Amino acid sequence: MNNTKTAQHISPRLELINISKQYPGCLANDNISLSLMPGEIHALLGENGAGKSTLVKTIYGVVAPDTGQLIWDGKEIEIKSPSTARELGIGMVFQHFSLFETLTVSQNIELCLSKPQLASIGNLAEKIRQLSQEYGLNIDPHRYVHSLSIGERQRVEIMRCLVQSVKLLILDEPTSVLTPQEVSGLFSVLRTLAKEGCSILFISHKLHEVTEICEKATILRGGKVINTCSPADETSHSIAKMMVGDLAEQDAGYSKKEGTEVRFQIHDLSLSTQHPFGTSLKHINLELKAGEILGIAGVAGNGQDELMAIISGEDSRPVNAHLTMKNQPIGNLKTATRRQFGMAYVPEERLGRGAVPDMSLTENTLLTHSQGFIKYGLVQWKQLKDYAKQLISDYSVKCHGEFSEAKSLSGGNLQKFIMGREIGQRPDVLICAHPTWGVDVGAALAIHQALLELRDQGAAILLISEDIDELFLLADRMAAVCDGYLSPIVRTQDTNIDQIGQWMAGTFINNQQHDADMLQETTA
Ligand SMILES: Nc1ncnc2c1ncn2[C@@H]1O[C@H](COP(=O)(O)OP(=O)(O)OP(=O)(O)O)[C@@H](O)[C@H]1O
Repeated sequence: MNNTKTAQHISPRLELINISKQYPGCLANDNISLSLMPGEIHALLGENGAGKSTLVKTIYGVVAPDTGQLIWDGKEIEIKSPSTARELGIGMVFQHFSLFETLTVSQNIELCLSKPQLASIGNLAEKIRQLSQEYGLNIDPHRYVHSLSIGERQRVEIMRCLVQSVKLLILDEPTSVLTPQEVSGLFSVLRTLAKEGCSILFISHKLHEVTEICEKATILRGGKVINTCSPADETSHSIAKMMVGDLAEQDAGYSKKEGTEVRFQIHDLSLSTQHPFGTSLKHINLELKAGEILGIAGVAGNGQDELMAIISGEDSRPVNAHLTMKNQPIGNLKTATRRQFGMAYVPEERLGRGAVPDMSLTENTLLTHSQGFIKYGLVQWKQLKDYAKQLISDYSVKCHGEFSEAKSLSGGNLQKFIMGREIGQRPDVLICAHPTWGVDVGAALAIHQALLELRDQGAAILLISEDIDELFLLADRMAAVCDGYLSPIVRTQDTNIDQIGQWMAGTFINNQQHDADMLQETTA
């Protein structure tokens, strides 16, 4: 971009004029107008269900708007599909990556290039190397995707946009899966791109990041633009207020508690992974006490999924002696029996494992509430519906009602519903992954308070998360996982981000033990 040009000579890269999109029973985008200049980093903000994803999907050609115009570099256009979007120079990095694990970086990128694009690039691996150096992405084109960390995978997604000479990059909550170091790496890539004239549209619920990197923000509420601002002139609190109207008190430092009796235990659990790119668990020992929140930090893919699966019983391999709850072995019990015994469970993947997409919220409530709603073998629909309605109101879930299908809810609203459903069982032991992933500030606060209230009533809560700030806020004791090992467990007030960060990188792992475990795995 030529910096000597004055603003009035530069025309917007993209203009949206009066975009509307109606879903059955819901006006997701209501006359939205927005303009993006070349080189501008622009945040799209709003509480859950405000219409952000619908709008960016319209720009990327996934959703067709009912009315409105899109003007690209001064010309009206229709973006009928993501491939049309990509040809124009619009790239999108989704929250859930879409890479093939068994292919290399280069092969994955090749898949989304057209023949003419490939021909003009020539040697793709070379191009990836060159761009990698230019933007400090540190990507090896020949690495297999399964061997990459989450942060590296995200950089591959960005690379996929760069090789197509991206002019507008859209990122949907790009930092929720990254470590603090990876976030600052991402921001420097975005700043470099912006300097070169690429426009960036950035959805995030982390307002301190928005004030750090974005020069403009558009705030949506109920599908409408309700404000635009310069985040640098605002605080996280003032932006949150624009998003949700009247804001409750912000999360303060909550008081830490000491747990009482041991409620749940894992004794020396080693378990080889059943997934080709999974992580085997190695010598896991932990004691979870009544009345405490134990936080487990870690970069995704270090054994968290395997740990969740074996604790909940989704991984049904018998590990009887290794798991105890309320002093009884539970490692051979089925998932439903563990639930009846007082365990509740919030998995990371909300659609598919946390809720059945095609079922209504009422039916989804019945799925995990094994007690109370069945009498003489019959479902008590009236009570069940009333209960689902109560959850919807208690957790401010935006939907059309208890009959809404789970898949019709925005990501954050479904997360609120699932959290409410599990907390509402008043479990003795709650195992939960990423409780506020994709949830807006107001709702995150409500979920934090519900978790603390549950703890104070004596529940034992295991919180597995990549969000270190949230773990420090909520957890009474903390540990980290790395390569299937669990670090020592310490009281939160006796540790700091630095130490937990080092444990996430595996500094606590004993090399001799590691070599012995590797040997055992390869000979098994
Ligand atoms: N396929 C669909 N069918 C019916 N309603 C839908 C559909 N997709 C989205 N909606 C509704 O449109 C509204 C806007 O949803 P959208 O996903 O755009 O919100 P969002 O701002 O991205 O929320 P979040 O921050 O939770 O991701 C929500 O009320 C949602 O329930």
